Amino acid sequence: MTQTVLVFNAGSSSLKFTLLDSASSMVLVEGIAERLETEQAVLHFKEANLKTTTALAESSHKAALAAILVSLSAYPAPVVIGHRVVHGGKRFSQATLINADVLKAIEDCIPLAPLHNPANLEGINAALSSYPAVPQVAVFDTAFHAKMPEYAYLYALPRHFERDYNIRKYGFHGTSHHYISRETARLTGNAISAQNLVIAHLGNGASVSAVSNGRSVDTSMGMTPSDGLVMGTRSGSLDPGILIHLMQEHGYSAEQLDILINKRSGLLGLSELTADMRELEEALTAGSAPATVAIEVFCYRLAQTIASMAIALPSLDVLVFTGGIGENSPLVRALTCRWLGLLNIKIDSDHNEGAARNEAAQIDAANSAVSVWVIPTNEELMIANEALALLANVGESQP
Ligand SMILES: Nc1ncnc2c1ncn2[C@@H]1O[C@H](COP(=O)(O)OP(=O)(O)O)[C@@H](O)[C@H]1O
Ligand SMILES: CC(=O)OP(=O)(O)O
Ligand SMILES: [Mg+2]
Repeated sequence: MTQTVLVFNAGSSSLKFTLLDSASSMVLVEGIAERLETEQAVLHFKEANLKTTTALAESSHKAALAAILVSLSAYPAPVVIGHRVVHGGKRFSQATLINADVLKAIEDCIPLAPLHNPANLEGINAALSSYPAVPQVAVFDTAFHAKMPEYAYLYALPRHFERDYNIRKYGFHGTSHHYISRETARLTGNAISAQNLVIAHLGNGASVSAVSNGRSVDTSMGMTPSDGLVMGTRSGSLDPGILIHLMQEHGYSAEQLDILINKRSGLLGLSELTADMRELEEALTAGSAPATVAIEVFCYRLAQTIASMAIALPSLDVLVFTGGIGENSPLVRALTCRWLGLLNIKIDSDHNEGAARNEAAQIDAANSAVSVWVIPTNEELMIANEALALLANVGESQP
């Protein structure tokens, strides 16, 4: 009988799941509940060539999980369940088998990732009650960045803040950055140990990381996933004085600042239209000035961040675009690379425009000093592999 592994990837407003064949990694069923917490919450389900979309009567993560678990009950129980967990704090530098103590530690990290860790925990708890006998594994976004050098992860605050309050850069999207660094080596034929790359993961949340010798040496997200790039609804890096000004002069509370920088800013705040890049591009094509400005700010900040990450590397061999925007937006790639002439990064417009959906493509121009690739990420496959590897280890260490 086919053995399977189930993966949950819970985001702030969506919940993805994938059931894979554990031997071949073939996807048997996958789906996504999206627009959660809104009136348009829906569940897309895909099995072989059959696709269904159903409206969710209740829009909470909990209701979505219940609907997903009911659909999955038609299949035999998986051998292991892997969960994306966004913040693992200082404690977790690799994937971990979930027990009560690990659950408590993930809960303790909620203040560091308030949009994400609660959704991750809901997924774990729902899976635990549906499959109490199946081992569950947490795969942390922070793990791949855990060995960044001190000069990259320290903030210039009093030194004891890191010791006493755990205030330091952790970095996120590590599962995606890790997967992409391996895929890049496979596609280019570079040895991982000799490869220096900058990866731009551009989804609803977005981050850029510098990877050398297969390790993350710096990344644009910080203590929380609010830092760095302009994102769908997040401001990314700000002058810290702005927050103090808003508190002192405009009466903002901590809670209002949290909502402002995480839910009302970024592409949504700049355009006052939408957080969704595809919709912004449509608005830009129709001549919308606010959409154009939002995309310009997004690409300028992205280029700035790519350049700043490049200095962490001994050389820059490859620049990779991934995530929903990175994989699907030739416009964003072109507007971003336009700023990167100083690094001699040049893309070929035909290759850029022609890059097919869901396929890797090399898009640099013949005279570019750096290879530029578009590579689809696959966090679910990485999580499945990490969960299976951990399961095999546990099996081996048992008498
Ligand atoms: N064809 C496209 N052109 C431009 N942007 C796109 C396209 N397809 C998806 N996107 C954008 O990708 C983003 C979502 O990325 P994704 O990686 O799926 O998000 P998440 O971080 O939730 O996993 C949205 O801004 C969406 O508009
Ligand atoms: C960490 C993070 O920002 O994740 P996502 O892109 O899924 O929101
Ligand atoms: Mg994502």
